[in-house]
Amino acid sequence: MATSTVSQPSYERSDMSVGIVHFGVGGFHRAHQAMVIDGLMNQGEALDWGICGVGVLPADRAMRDALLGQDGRYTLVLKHPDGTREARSIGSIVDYLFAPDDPDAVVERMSDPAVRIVSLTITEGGYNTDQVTGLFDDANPDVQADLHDGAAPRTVFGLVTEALRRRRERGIEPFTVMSCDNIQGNGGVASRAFSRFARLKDEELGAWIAENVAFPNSMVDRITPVTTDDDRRMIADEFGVQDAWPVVAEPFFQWVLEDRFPGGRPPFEHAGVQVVADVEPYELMKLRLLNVGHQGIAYFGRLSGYTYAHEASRDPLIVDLLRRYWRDEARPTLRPVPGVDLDEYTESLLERFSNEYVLDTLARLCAESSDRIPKWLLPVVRDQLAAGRGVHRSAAIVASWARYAEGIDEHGRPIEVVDRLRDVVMANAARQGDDVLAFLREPTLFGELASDEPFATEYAAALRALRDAGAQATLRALASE
Ligand SMILES: NC(=O)c1ccc[n+]([C@@H]2O[C@H](COP(=O)([O-])OP(=O)(O)OC[C@H]3O[C@@H](n4cnc5c(N)ncnc54)[C@H](O)[C@@H]3O)[C@@H](O)[C@H]2O)c1
Ligand SMILES: O=P(O)(O)OC[C@@H](O)[C@@H](O)[C@H](O)[C@H](O)CO
Repeated sequence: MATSTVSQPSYERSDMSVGIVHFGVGGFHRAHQAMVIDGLMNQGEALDWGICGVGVLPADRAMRDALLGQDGRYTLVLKHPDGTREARSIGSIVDYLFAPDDPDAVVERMSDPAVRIVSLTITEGGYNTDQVTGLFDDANPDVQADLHDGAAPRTVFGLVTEALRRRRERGIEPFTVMSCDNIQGNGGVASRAFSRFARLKDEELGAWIAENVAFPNSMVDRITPVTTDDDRRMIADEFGVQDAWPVVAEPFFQWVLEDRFPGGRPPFEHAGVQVVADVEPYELMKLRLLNVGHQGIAYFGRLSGYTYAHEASRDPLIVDLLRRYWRDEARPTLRPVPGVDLDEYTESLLERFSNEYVLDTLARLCAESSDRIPKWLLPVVRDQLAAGRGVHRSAAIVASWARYAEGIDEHGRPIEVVDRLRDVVMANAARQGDDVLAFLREPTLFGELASDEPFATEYAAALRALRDAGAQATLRALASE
């Protein structure tokens, strides 16, 4: 017997049309952008900005089946720190196309003049850029296949650039490409990746994209864990809804977006989005404080025996590590952030991480570390080193990843390392008993850092402590300095 109600969309499906094509319909998009569009539609706005989701990877077949099975609608449940929950049915996803089923349908959808935005949450690794140089990885086998085998496009690069080619040929103005991934300068990164891919395919098209397609930057924020079967059961029991793939998230929401949409955009600001001229200070703040904070709790937490983010972020020694990293190493690298008190911001991060109802797992935070540490933490390290400032806690966080990547916890139990570079990082970690810098000597991840004396010294000391004395003892020593 349901005890709570789900708020329903107030608009009719027949009134909506597609204005946005979105790649990477996972948890986050459905807790963030799709909710914003739904909110606008509830206000009678943006009805022509409905979303057509696109899945590219084989695993997306499950999302296709779940969403199409319920007319694109799904339940978003926000979990408050006092244990209360609010549920809302989101109706802004009008359609879903699974690219491997019919790539041309995806390209044609994006070629429709009514589509003015193509948005992306394809993960940090989805942009296929070299971690050190930031250049597009031309040699990637999927990219090579999309460039040369003459078959229909299958990567996001092939699909988007083919749609832009058709629009150009047909005299339709280009859509804006809006990246909502956790990458510093995500718009610029996307611009370089798509233009480079297009140039390799057709020099003139690449130049046209670089010149004519807008790629606004954005900062996006809402902790959205992986949906579990317990969530499905809770939604059935408490709200009386059978949902094949609901999404759960924390109540906090932030989206800061650069106002660069030549083809038009929804009135995002009417739904709580901060539309600004310069997103960079917000991006630096969020990635270097929140996301690195997550990596700070992830490995130390896992090695200390915790499973969930809220457990690790209530450990006083881990809290101390985060506070000192934020104060002494991250904050000196930030630009002033309009309207934000950084003391309040970092304290609010601890409160958000500690929300026990969100049940965010350390496993989610540890996954794909080779796409996260180089993009979020190493830029802090490099800025600090260039300014002659300390990297003590940053080095300890990198070392905790190296220890974690050994794939065995402090009780001898296996750790499942989920990373597209799993074999590389685990092989390097396996050698660090003989060579304490072995993990750091991976130039594709760390560039020159193994030969940076101040950094390598701090890192080696932290890794030795982790291997010899364990995570808690290492944290205790760090806290006593
Ligand atoms: N979950 C969060 O708390 C959160 C918060 C802010 C931002 N984000 C951003 O959103 C991204 C996705 O997070 P999520 O929680 O939705 O993850 P998810 O695993 O639920 O969804 C990821 C989606 O990206 C797609 N994808 C992955 N690699 C791809 C590739 N190479 N090409 C095309 N599609 C690809 C997947 O198929 C899937 O649809 C994150 O990597 C991050 O950049 C997430
Ligand atoms: O999803 P990722 O890979 O970008 O990173 C893991 C988490 O740090 C991230 O998802 C945060 O929960 C999110 O960035 C909060 O807004």
